Amino acid sequence: MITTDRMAAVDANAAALGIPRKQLMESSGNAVARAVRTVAEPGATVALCCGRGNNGGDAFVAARFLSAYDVGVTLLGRPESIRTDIARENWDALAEAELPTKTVTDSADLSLGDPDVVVDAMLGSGATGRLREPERSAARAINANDATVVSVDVPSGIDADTGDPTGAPDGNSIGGADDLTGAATADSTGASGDAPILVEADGVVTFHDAKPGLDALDATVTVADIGIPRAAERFTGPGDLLGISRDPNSHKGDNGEVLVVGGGPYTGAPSLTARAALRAGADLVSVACPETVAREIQGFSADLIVRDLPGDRLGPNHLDRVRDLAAGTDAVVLGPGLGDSDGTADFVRAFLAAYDGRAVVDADALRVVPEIDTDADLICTPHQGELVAMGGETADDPDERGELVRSFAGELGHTLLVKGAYDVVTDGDDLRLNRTGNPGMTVGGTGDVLAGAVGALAAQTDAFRGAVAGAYVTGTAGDLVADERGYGLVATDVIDRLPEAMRDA
Ligand SMILES: NC(=O)C1=CN([C@@H]2O[C@H](COP(=O)(O)OP(=O)(O)OC[C@H]3O[C@@H](n4cnc5c(N)ncnc54)[C@H](O)[C@@H]3O)[C@@H](O)[C@H]2O)[C@@H](O)CC1
Ligand SMILES: [K+]
Repeated sequence: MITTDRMAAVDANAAALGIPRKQLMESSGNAVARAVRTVAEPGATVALCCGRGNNGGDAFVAARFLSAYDVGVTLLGRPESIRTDIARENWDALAEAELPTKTVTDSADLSLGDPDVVVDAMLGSGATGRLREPERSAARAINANDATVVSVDVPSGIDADTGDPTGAPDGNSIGGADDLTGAATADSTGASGDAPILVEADGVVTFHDAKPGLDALDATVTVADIGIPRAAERFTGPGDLLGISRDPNSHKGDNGEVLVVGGGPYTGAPSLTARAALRAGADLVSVACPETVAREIQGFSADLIVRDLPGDRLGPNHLDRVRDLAAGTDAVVLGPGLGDSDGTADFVRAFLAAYDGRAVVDADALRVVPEIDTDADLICTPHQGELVAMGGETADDPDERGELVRSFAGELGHTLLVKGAYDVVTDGDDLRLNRTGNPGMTVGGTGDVLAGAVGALAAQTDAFRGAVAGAYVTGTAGDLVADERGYGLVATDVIDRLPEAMRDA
């Protein structure tokens, strides 16, 4: 089962693996043609009713695979309004191949005739809101026709995630709404009101994986393999950055406020974490650290807000102040450069026990996690040694390690990002491997960079997606550096390349 958002991510990851969308469209169209062959004998008439998005594109391809049939391709809209290059290229190919095509811009001109099969390729996963014209009238005409209806990906007008009509308020499921086919309102007065309409399909050919919204349909649903390799789901990729793009009208602070709690014995680590959080897109990043190191951390970067706390180590006496600072932020990164003094461990324990926000936990703060009961949403970023010290298990084979980490994350009730040549990211349920990065990143400080990037991204999305995206972009930035500097790479280089690694976001 796959949601629309995840499908879009997997599709982008497949493209990054060298399987472009046009290639997937070719497989999809082929699968649609196969579905038609199962419902009609060669020579039958097939009317393909196509929208202007890639759902229509799939049907343009299908028409080429149906040479044994009497096909007619109808585009709803002008050819210039076809939205994507790949759909337009497949449309143009139909004309060049002298296959019968026609365009309908006014729904009054739509006549389906008396086909044996209608292919509904008006709208797929890109549909928003209730069906508009001419798709609306076309859906009514399709439902009123006697032909066998085969829908491409999803019946047009259905939300693939919920099964509700697109644009319906929550909870308006198709189960109780039998007037949605439009049959009752398809009268000559056109008095359809504003009722949602959707195509009533006999068969649906959906791609790659089943969709939650197709479960309750009274139609034969076929899942077609369109050649998306398992790696597109198993590994992180640029698709995991989709949805992290920012609203053009956003204000300062809307795109993440991060508090780094660290420093004491060390100054470099919290500074790297904080600067990585800024380069990964956080709007405001502050560092809460002992006063003895505050000036030095500030000296590394004028972009940081430094909050100094009395003394030279963090301890339980700082709890109130750090809680106040954390309360106003979207994510806390706890651990970089904190050291392992007893007082600091007591501080971490007490802070996490009472915290209910989102936090990345790294370095010396990690060992406290298995002992505490907390409502906080944690992302723990251990390397394999730290994982074992926390009570987790590891294995050489990445998939085997993934399963061990998944069950440990489930026990902890938190997200784990276990660092390695293949990072494992899991919330106990979902699991991804990240293979970006290179051996040059074993240099000191890259773990601090990762924690900062994850903090910034978790501040803008959720814990699991932040961890997945953070692992992917930090490794990608490291790979960009290694291309130029080989194993002379240092952690600050990686920070500088984060924006480039994130350009797909
Ligand atoms: N991996 C994938 O995601 C693949 C997707 N493919 C196909 O691509 C489809 C998604 O393509 P698109 O994202 O282009 O989306 P659609 O083909 O669903 O079309 C979206 C367009 O339709 C119009 N539209 C949206 N809502 C409407 C409404 N309520 N009434 C009338 N018009 C409306 C808008 O112009 C919008 O841009 C999938 O359903 C599938 O058929 C396949 O080609 C191959 C692989
Ligand atoms: K469709």
